[in-house]
Amino acid sequence: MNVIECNGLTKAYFRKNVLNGLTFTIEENKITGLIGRNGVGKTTLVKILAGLIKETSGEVRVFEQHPFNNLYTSANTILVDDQMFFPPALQLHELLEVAQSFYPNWDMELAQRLLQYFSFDPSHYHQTLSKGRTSTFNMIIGLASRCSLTILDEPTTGMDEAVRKDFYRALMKDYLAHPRTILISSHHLNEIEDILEDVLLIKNGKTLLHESISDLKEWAIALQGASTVVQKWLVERNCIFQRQVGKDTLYAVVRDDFTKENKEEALRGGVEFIPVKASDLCVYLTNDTKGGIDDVFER
Ligand SMILES: Nc1ncnc2c1ncn2[C@@H]1O[C@H](COP(=O)(O)OP(=O)(O)OP(=O)(O)O)[C@@H](O)[C@H]1O
Repeated sequence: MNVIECNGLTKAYFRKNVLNGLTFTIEENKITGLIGRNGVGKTTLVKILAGLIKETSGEVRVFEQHPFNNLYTSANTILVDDQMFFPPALQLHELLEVAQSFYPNWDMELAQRLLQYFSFDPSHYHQTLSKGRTSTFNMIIGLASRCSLTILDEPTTGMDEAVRKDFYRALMKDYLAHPRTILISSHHLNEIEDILEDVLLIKNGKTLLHESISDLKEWAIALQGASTVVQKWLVERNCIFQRQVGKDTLYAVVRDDFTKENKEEALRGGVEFIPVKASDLCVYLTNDTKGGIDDVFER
Protein backbone atom coordinates (compact mmCIF):
# COMPACT_ATOMS: atom_id res chain seq x y z
CA MET A 1 0.00 0.00 0.00
CA ASN A 2 1.13 3.54 -0.72
CA VAL A 3 1.12 5.71 2.39
CA ILE A 4 1.93 8.90 0.48
CA GLU A 5 0.90 9.79 -3.06
CA CYS A 6 1.68 13.14 -4.63
CA ASN A 7 0.71 13.91 -8.17
CA GLY A 8 1.62 17.23 -9.77
CA LEU A 9 1.77 18.83 -6.33
CA THR A 10 2.42 22.56 -6.29
CA LYS A 11 2.73 25.08 -3.50
CA ALA A 12 3.17 28.76 -4.15
CA TYR A 13 4.01 31.49 -1.67
CA PHE A 14 3.09 34.93 -2.97
CA ARG A 15 2.57 33.49 -6.48
CA LYS A 16 6.05 31.98 -6.55
CA ASN A 17 6.04 28.20 -6.88
CA VAL A 18 8.19 26.41 -4.33
CA LEU A 19 6.85 22.95 -5.18
CA ASN A 20 6.34 22.77 -8.88
CA GLY A 21 4.52 19.61 -9.98
CA LEU A 22 6.04 17.16 -7.51
CA THR A 23 5.07 13.55 -8.24
CA PHE A 24 6.09 10.53 -6.16
CA THR A 25 4.68 7.71 -4.04
CA ILE A 26 5.99 6.22 -0.82
CA GLU A 27 5.10 2.67 0.14
CA GLU A 28 4.31 1.68 3.69
CA ASN A 29 7.01 0.54 6.10
CA LYS A 30 9.97 2.09 4.34
CA ILE A 31 12.50 4.63 5.54
CA THR A 32 12.92 7.32 2.90
CA GLY A 33 15.36 10.23 2.98
CA LEU A 34 13.99 13.51 1.65
CA ILE A 35 17.02 15.26 0.25
CA GLY A 36 17.41 18.64 -1.41
CA ARG A 37 19.36 21.87 -1.13
CA ASN A 38 18.45 24.69 1.23
CA GLY A 39 15.18 26.35 0.33
CA VAL A 40 14.08 23.68 -2.15
CA GLY A 41 10.82 23.11 -0.30
CA LYS A 42 11.40 20.10 1.98
CA THR A 43 9.75 21.70 4.99
CA THR A 44 6.91 22.94 2.82
CA LEU A 45 6.34 19.41 1.53
CA VAL A 46 6.37 17.76 4.96
CA LYS A 47 3.99 20.40 6.33
CA ILE A 48 1.56 19.59 3.51
CA LEU A 49 1.88 15.86 4.23
CA ALA A 50 1.29 16.47 7.94
CA GLY A 51 -1.83 18.48 7.09
CA LEU A 52 -0.51 21.74 8.53
CA ILE A 53 -0.70 23.71 5.29
CA LYS A 54 -2.69 23.29 2.11
CA GLU A 55 -1.26 22.67 -1.33
CA THR A 56 -1.92 25.22 -4.07
CA SER A 57 -2.78 22.63 -6.71
CA GLY A 58 -2.20 19.01 -7.65
CA GLU A 59 -3.07 15.97 -5.65
CA VAL A 60 -1.79 14.82 -2.27
CA ARG A 61 -2.96 11.70 -0.43
CA VAL A 62 -1.79 10.38 2.93
CA PHE A 63 -3.37 7.04 3.90
CA GLU A 64 -5.52 7.62 0.80
CA GLN A 65 -7.01 10.79 2.30
CA HIS A 66 -6.45 14.49 1.80
CA PRO A 67 -4.29 15.40 4.82
CA PHE A 68 -5.23 19.06 5.35
CA ASN A 69 -7.18 19.45 8.62
CA ASN A 70 -7.87 15.72 8.59
CA LEU A 71 -8.29 14.09 12.02
CA TYR A 72 -7.60 10.57 10.78
CA THR A 73 -4.31 11.43 9.08
CA SER A 74 -3.18 13.69 11.94
CA ALA A 75 -3.77 10.94 14.54
CA ASN A 76 -1.63 8.58 12.46
CA THR A 77 1.07 11.06 11.47
CA ILE A 78 3.68 12.85 13.52
CA LEU A 79 5.89 15.63 12.24
CA VAL A 80 8.99 16.05 14.38
CA ASP A 81 10.75 19.35 13.78
CA ASP A 82 12.13 22.29 15.73
CA GLN A 83 8.79 24.09 15.52
CA MET A 84 6.82 21.51 17.55
CA PHE A 85 4.58 23.37 19.93
CA PHE A 86 3.93 22.17 23.46
CA PRO A 87 1.75 23.86 26.10
CA PRO A 88 4.21 25.99 28.12
CA ALA A 89 2.50 25.29 31.46
CA LEU A 90 3.15 21.55 31.29
CA GLN A 91 6.26 19.78 32.57
CA LEU A 92 8.02 17.20 30.40
CA HIS A 93 6.38 14.21 32.14
CA GLU A 94 2.96 15.84 31.68
CA LEU A 95 3.69 16.31 27.98
CA LEU A 96 4.29 12.57 27.70
CA GLU A 97 0.88 11.96 29.30
CA VAL A 98 -0.83 14.33 26.87
CA ALA A 99 0.92 12.61 23.96
CA GLN A 100 -0.25 9.25 25.26
CA SER A 101 -3.86 10.39 25.10
CA PHE A 102 -3.44 11.56 21.50
CA TYR A 103 -1.42 8.83 19.80
CA PRO A 104 -3.06 5.38 19.72
CA ASN A 105 0.25 3.44 19.48
CA TRP A 106 2.03 5.48 22.16
CA ASP A 107 4.64 3.50 24.15
CA MET A 108 4.96 5.18 27.56
CA GLU A 109 7.62 2.78 28.77
CA LEU A 110 9.87 3.61 25.80
CA ALA A 111 9.28 7.36 26.29
CA GLN A 112 10.21 7.17 29.97
CA ARG A 113 13.26 4.99 29.36
CA LEU A 114 14.53 7.42 26.70
CA LEU A 115 13.82 10.39 28.96
CA GLN A 116 15.92 8.75 31.66
CA TYR A 117 18.69 7.64 29.26
CA PHE A 118 19.11 11.18 27.98
CA SER A 119 19.08 12.50 31.59
CA PHE A 120 16.03 14.75 31.31
CA ASP A 121 14.53 16.10 34.52
CA PRO A 122 10.82 15.22 34.05
CA SER A 123 9.81 18.34 35.98
CA HIS A 124 11.50 20.70 33.48
CA TYR A 125 9.60 22.73 30.90
CA HIS A 126 10.00 22.31 27.14
CA GLN A 127 10.61 26.01 26.43
CA THR A 128 13.60 26.09 28.79
CA LEU A 129 15.49 23.31 26.96
CA SER A 130 18.57 24.11 24.87
CA LYS A 131 18.42 23.65 21.08
CA GLY A 132 19.98 20.17 21.12
CA ARG A 133 17.91 19.07 24.13
CA THR A 134 14.75 20.33 22.42
CA SER A 135 15.53 18.18 19.37
CA THR A 136 16.24 15.20 21.64
CA PHE A 137 12.95 15.57 23.53
CA ASN A 138 11.01 16.04 20.29
CA MET A 139 12.65 12.91 18.93
CA ILE A 140 11.49 10.99 22.04
CA ILE A 141 7.92 12.08 21.30
CA GLY A 142 8.44 11.07 17.65
CA LEU A 143 9.70 7.61 18.51
CA ALA A 144 7.30 6.80 21.34
CA SER A 145 4.26 7.90 19.33
CA ARG A 146 4.94 4.99 16.92
CA CYS A 147 2.82 6.76 14.31
CA SER A 148 2.22 4.83 11.10
CA LEU A 149 3.70 7.83 9.31
CA THR A 150 6.61 9.42 11.16
CA ILE A 151 8.10 12.50 9.51
CA LEU A 152 11.36 13.87 10.84
CA ASP A 153 12.35 17.28 9.49
CA GLU A 154 16.04 17.92 10.24
CA PRO A 155 15.62 15.94 13.47
CA THR A 156 19.19 16.25 14.74
CA THR A 157 19.45 20.06 14.71
CA GLY A 158 21.71 21.08 17.58
CA MET A 159 22.36 17.52 18.81
CA ASP A 160 25.96 16.69 19.60
CA GLU A 161 27.70 13.80 17.83
CA ALA A 162 27.03 11.24 20.58
CA VAL A 163 23.32 12.07 20.79
CA ARG A 164 22.97 11.95 16.98
CA LYS A 165 24.45 8.46 16.92
CA ASP A 166 22.20 7.32 19.77
CA PHE A 167 19.21 8.85 18.02
CA TYR A 168 19.77 7.01 14.72
CA ARG A 169 20.45 3.77 16.57
CA ALA A 170 17.27 4.14 18.61
CA LEU A 171 15.31 4.97 15.45
CA MET A 172 16.64 1.91 13.66
CA LYS A 173 16.04 -0.45 16.59
CA ASP A 174 12.50 0.79 17.10
CA TYR A 175 11.76 0.69 13.37
CA LEU A 176 12.93 -2.92 13.11
CA ALA A 177 10.75 -3.92 16.07
CA HIS A 178 7.79 -1.81 14.93
CA PRO A 179 8.00 -1.16 11.17
CA ARG A 180 6.35 2.03 10.00
CA THR A 181 6.69 4.59 7.24
CA ILE A 182 9.43 7.06 8.07
CA LEU A 183 10.35 10.12 6.04
CA ILE A 184 13.52 11.92 7.14
CA SER A 185 14.45 15.28 5.71
CA SER A 186 18.11 16.00 6.21
CA HIS A 187 21.06 17.86 4.78
CA HIS A 188 23.34 15.12 6.03
CA LEU A 189 22.75 12.20 3.68
CA ASN A 190 26.13 10.75 4.63
CA GLU A 191 24.91 10.57 8.22
CA ILE A 192 21.64 8.82 7.44
CA GLU A 193 22.38 6.76 4.34
CA ASP A 194 23.06 3.61 6.37
CA ILE A 195 19.52 3.56 7.72
CA LEU A 196 17.69 4.61 4.54
CA GLU A 197 16.01 2.29 2.10
CA ASP A 198 15.05 4.95 -0.46
CA VAL A 199 16.11 8.48 -1.35
CA LEU A 200 13.76 11.10 -2.74
CA LEU A 201 15.83 13.91 -4.20
CA ILE A 202 14.07 17.14 -5.07
CA LYS A 203 15.30 20.03 -7.18
CA ASN A 204 13.44 23.06 -8.55
CA GLY A 205 10.25 21.85 -6.86
CA LYS A 206 10.22 18.54 -8.74
CA THR A 207 11.33 14.96 -8.12
CA LEU A 208 14.83 14.69 -9.55
CA LEU A 209 15.35 11.11 -8.50
CA HIS A 210 13.59 8.50 -6.37
CA GLU A 211 15.77 5.43 -5.99
CA SER A 212 16.67 2.78 -3.49
CA ILE A 213 19.86 3.63 -1.66
CA SER A 214 21.57 0.56 -3.14
CA ASP A 215 20.68 1.63 -6.71
CA LEU A 216 21.80 5.17 -5.93
CA LYS A 217 25.22 3.91 -4.85
CA GLU A 218 25.65 2.34 -8.30
CA TRP A 219 23.86 5.04 -10.28
CA ALA A 220 26.99 7.00 -11.14
CA ILE A 221 30.70 6.42 -11.47
CA ALA A 222 33.70 8.71 -11.39
CA LEU A 223 36.43 8.56 -14.00
CA GLN A 224 39.85 9.84 -13.11
CA GLY A 225 42.86 10.09 -15.36
CA ALA A 226 44.70 12.27 -17.85
CA SER A 227 42.31 15.05 -18.92
CA THR A 228 42.48 14.28 -22.64
CA VAL A 229 41.74 10.59 -22.07
CA VAL A 230 38.88 11.20 -19.61
CA GLN A 231 37.42 13.86 -21.95
CA LYS A 232 37.22 11.22 -24.66
CA TRP A 233 34.96 9.11 -22.45
CA LEU A 234 32.76 12.10 -21.67
CA VAL A 235 31.74 12.61 -25.30
CA GLU A 236 27.97 12.15 -25.64
CA ARG A 237 27.67 11.54 -21.92
CA ASN A 238 26.04 13.93 -19.48
CA CYS A 239 28.82 14.94 -17.12
CA ILE A 240 27.29 15.44 -13.67
CA PHE A 241 30.36 16.86 -12.00
CA GLN A 242 33.97 17.48 -12.90
CA ARG A 243 37.03 18.74 -11.12
CA GLN A 244 40.62 19.26 -12.15
CA VAL A 245 42.89 17.26 -9.85
CA GLY A 246 46.46 18.49 -10.02
CA LYS A 247 47.82 19.84 -13.31
CA ASP A 248 46.53 17.45 -15.93
CA THR A 249 44.24 15.02 -14.17
CA LEU A 250 40.49 15.17 -14.46
CA TYR A 251 37.90 13.69 -12.09
CA ALA A 252 34.50 13.43 -13.79
CA VAL A 253 31.24 11.90 -12.62
CA VAL A 254 28.79 10.40 -15.12
CA ARG A 255 25.84 8.00 -15.11
CA ASP A 256 27.28 4.47 -14.92
CA ASP A 257 26.08 3.04 -18.23
CA PHE A 258 29.47 1.66 -19.26
CA THR A 259 29.63 -1.83 -20.67
CA LYS A 260 32.25 -4.26 -19.37
CA GLU A 261 34.16 -3.82 -22.63
CA ASN A 262 34.03 0.00 -22.30
CA LYS A 263 35.46 -0.21 -18.81
CA GLU A 264 38.25 -2.56 -19.84
CA GLU A 265 39.21 -0.27 -22.72
CA ALA A 266 39.18 2.81 -20.48
CA LEU A 267 41.25 1.02 -17.84
CA ARG A 268 43.83 0.10 -20.50
CA GLY A 269 43.96 3.80 -21.42
CA GLY A 270 44.84 4.68 -17.82
CA VAL A 271 41.40 5.72 -16.59
CA GLU A 272 40.56 4.82 -13.02
CA PHE A 273 36.91 4.09 -12.07
CA ILE A 274 35.97 5.32 -8.61
CA PRO A 275 32.63 4.66 -6.85
CA VAL A 276 30.64 7.78 -6.00
CA LYS A 277 29.11 8.05 -2.53
CA ALA A 278 25.33 8.53 -2.55
CA SER A 279 25.68 11.71 -0.51
CA ASP A 280 28.23 13.18 -2.96
CA LEU A 281 26.05 12.23 -5.92
CA CYS A 282 23.09 14.08 -4.42
CA VAL A 283 25.22 17.18 -3.97
CA TYR A 284 26.50 16.98 -7.57
CA LEU A 285 23.01 16.42 -8.98
CA THR A 286 21.59 19.39 -7.16
CA ASN A 287 24.45 21.77 -7.97
CA ASP A 288 23.65 24.35 -10.61
CA THR A 289 27.19 24.19 -11.98
CA LYS A 290 29.28 21.20 -13.02
CA GLY A 291 32.33 22.12 -10.99
CA GLY A 292 30.66 23.14 -7.72
CA ILE A 293 32.37 25.87 -5.69
CA ASP A 294 35.49 25.53 -7.89
CA ASP A 295 33.55 27.24 -10.71
CA VAL A 296 33.46 30.44 -8.64
CA PHE A 297 37.24 30.56 -8.72
CA GLU A 298 37.64 29.64 -12.39
CA ARG A 299 38.11 32.53 -14.84
N1 LIG B 1 5.28 30.92 5.03
C1 LIG B 1 6.05 31.26 3.99
N2 LIG B 1 5.83 32.39 3.32
C2 LIG B 1 6.59 32.73 2.25
N3 LIG B 1 7.62 32.00 1.79
C3 LIG B 1 7.90 30.87 2.43
C4 LIG B 1 7.12 30.44 3.56
N4 LIG B 1 7.63 29.24 3.99
C5 LIG B 1 8.67 28.95 3.17
N5 LIG B 1 8.82 29.92 2.23
C6 LIG B 1 9.82 29.93 1.16
O1 LIG B 1 9.70 28.72 0.44
C7 LIG B 1 10.98 28.23 0.06
C8 LIG B 1 11.14 26.81 0.56
O2 LIG B 1 11.22 26.83 1.98
P1 LIG B 1 11.33 25.48 2.81
O3 LIG B 1 11.50 25.89 4.24
O4 LIG B 1 10.21 24.60 2.47
O5 LIG B 1 12.68 24.87 2.21
P2 LIG B 1 13.65 23.74 2.81
O6 LIG B 1 14.02 22.88 1.67
O7 LIG B 1 13.03 23.08 3.99
O8 LIG B 1 14.89 24.63 3.26
P3 LIG B 1 16.07 24.32 4.33
O9 LIG B 1 16.79 23.12 3.82
O10 LIG B 1 16.92 25.55 4.26
O11 LIG B 1 15.43 24.11 5.67
C9 LIG B 1 12.00 29.21 0.62
O12 LIG B 1 12.36 30.09 -0.41
C10 LIG B 1 11.25 29.93 1.70
O13 LIG B 1 11.74 31.24 1.85
